[in-house]
Amino acid sequence: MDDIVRDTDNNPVLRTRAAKVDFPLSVENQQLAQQLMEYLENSQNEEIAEKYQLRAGVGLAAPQVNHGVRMTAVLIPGENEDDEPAFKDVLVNPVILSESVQMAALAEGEGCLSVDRDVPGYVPRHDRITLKYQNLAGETKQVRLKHYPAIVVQHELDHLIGVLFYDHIDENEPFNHPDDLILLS
Ligand SMILES: O=C(O)C[C@@H](Cc1ccccc1)[C@H](O)SCc1ccccc1
Ligand code: NI
Repeated sequence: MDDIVRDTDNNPVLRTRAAKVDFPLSVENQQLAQQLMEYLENSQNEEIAEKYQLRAGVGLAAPQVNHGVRMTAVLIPGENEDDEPAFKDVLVNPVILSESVQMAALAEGEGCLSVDRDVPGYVPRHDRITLKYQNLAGETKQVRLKHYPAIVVQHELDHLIGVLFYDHIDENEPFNHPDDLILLS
C-alpha cells in the first residue's frame, strides 16, 4: 500500500475535490480499488497489521493515497469475529441522495489515517443517509445506512471533497452538542 498522505504533508490532494471516475475503469483505477480494500483487510488482520505496523481502518479514500479520484473503500466488520462484514464495498462516484435531520456523533470522537494526532471533540453527522454509488462492475447501487456505517461513509465522502473530520469540530467547545445529538458508542 503506497504511503498514506498526512494532513501535515505539504500535499494539496487532501484538500482538493476529487475527480469523477470514468467507466470502464482504467487498469490504474482497478488496481487502486484493489489496493484500497487490501489495505483495510490487512489493517484489520491482527498479525498482518502488527507485522507491517498498519493502523486499523474501516475506510480509506483514494485522495489519502494521493489519487484525486472519487473512489473509497469501506470495510466495516460484523459484530463478531466470524460474522460477515456489516458493510464491504468500493464506492465509485458516491453521492448522498438524502440525509436525516437527526444528527449523530461517535461518543469517542473520530480519528483519521491521514491525521497522526488526537483531535478530541464530537463530529456531528447525519444519523441516516441514502447513498448512491457505482461498484467496480459499474453497477449503480443505492443503500440506506444508519448509525456507525452512516458515520463512516460520511467521513470517507468528506475526503472526496477535501474535508477532514476535525473541520466539523467546534474548536471553542469541542464537546458541545445539541440535546438531540445521538452519541454512538
Ligand atoms: O481515515 C480514514 O478515512 C479511515 C478512518 C475512518 C473513520 C474514522 C472515524 C470515524 C469514522 C470513520 C479510520 O477507520 S480511523 C481508525 C478506526 C479504525 C477502526 C474503527 C474506527 C476507526
Ligand atoms: Ni479519514
